[in-house]
Amino acid sequence: MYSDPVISVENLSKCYEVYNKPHQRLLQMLFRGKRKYFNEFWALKNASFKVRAGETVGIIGSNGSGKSTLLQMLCGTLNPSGGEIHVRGRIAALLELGAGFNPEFTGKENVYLNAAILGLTLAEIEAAYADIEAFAEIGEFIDQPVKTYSSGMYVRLAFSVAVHTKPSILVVDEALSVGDARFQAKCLDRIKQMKESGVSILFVSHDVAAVRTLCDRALWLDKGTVRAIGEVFPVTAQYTEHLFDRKPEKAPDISSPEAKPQKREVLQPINQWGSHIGIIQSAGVYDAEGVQKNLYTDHEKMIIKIKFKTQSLNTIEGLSVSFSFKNLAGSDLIVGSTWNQKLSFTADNGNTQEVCFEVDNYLCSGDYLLVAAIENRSSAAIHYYEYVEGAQYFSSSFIGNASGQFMPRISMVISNDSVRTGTLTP
Ligand SMILES: Nc1ncnc2c1ncn2[C@@H]1O[C@H](COP(=O)(O)OP(=O)(O)OP(=O)(O)O)[C@@H](O)[C@H]1O
Repeated sequence: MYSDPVISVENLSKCYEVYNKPHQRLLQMLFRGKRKYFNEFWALKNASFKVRAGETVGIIGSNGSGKSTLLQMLCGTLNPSGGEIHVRGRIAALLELGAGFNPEFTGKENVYLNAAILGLTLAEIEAAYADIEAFAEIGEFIDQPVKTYSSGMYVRLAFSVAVHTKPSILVVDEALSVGDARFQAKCLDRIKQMKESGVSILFVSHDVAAVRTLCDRALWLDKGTVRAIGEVFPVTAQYTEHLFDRKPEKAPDISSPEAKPQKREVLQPINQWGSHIGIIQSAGVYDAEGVQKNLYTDHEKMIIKIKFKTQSLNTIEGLSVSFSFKNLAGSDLIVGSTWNQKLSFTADNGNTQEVCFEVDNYLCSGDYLLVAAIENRSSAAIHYYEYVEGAQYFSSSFIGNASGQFMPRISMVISNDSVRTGTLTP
């Protein structure tokens, strides 16, 4: 695993000719070489990266950043304007709607056609056909022309073909988002199985949480250029920060003056954004005695304190203070917010206010980080005044065999005809 590259891309570029008026296209054909009637638009410029065998790389970027353009060139459905692509192994792609199927053919005919294009022999296709049909779950529509399919049915069949053709590289574009939630979960599960079996995967998604869960590395495309490639969490954090259109300012020291970190130093936040950076004065996790600690044991009380000043805000209507515990892959595990309790604030006139959340530690052994956020929720889209990801890092140490992610108290009962025993663990 992770040895030789299965995809190697060097200075890959795609330039589109953009005409302001339709007739300019005709003029360009007539006077090619003599005059230029178009503007150049670089959908991708000088992209270079490698994907190693068995690796899952998430591709993130805002709308129009060049993700689909890149994937189409990798899959050979679009010609590059420059650069080189080397692909080792069979690549199966689930690109956005429109790629792959002939609308006049039935689903079954398209399965045969598609699998043949992907390099399967007739015997291999026949052996796989029942599984492809069963996984797609489109019933009798399999014998109908694909042009009669809903977009969800189309994706079900396309995904099913892609994963049953034993590819060594799987490319999944945004297409999955068309399916319903159950099918999406089923597809993600299948992608995970393929990942475990050593298939290299390129996974395009706007869903940072999905990329963080699934991928080993992330590549961030911005306006056709590779802004960052590397470990998932830092790259997705930079991308998220960019989405909120805030330059990463130097993080203020948000560990409170009374903080006495134990065992490990307090790290700088990994990510920080918002329209009013600096309104959070301090944020940390404390024990029942009020000591800020970096290690919590089984079911120990944890008090999350967030101190802030709202003086710089025009309004405190809709103000909400929230915290989250995330794992190091960046997934929210526990989220608490004053908004849930409908708590409202008074103007602080420059005084520091504090919100304390109290929770018992149910986190299994591992490393975690605290997110502190001050938001305005008065409209449908949350506006972040300040969001600090990594306000504190801490560990949980569970004595006993705790597996899974959480270890709440679980009552158990064993019964048979004559005996009934109950207990509370741990
Ligand atoms: N045939 C074309 N002619 C001109 N411009 C094009 C063409 N196809 C794509 N583009 C432009 O190239 C840029 C990159 O498009 P692309 O579809 O790769 O973005 P994307 O990151 O996949 O976006 P999204 O997340 O919205 O799917 C966009 O600005 C798009 O308008």
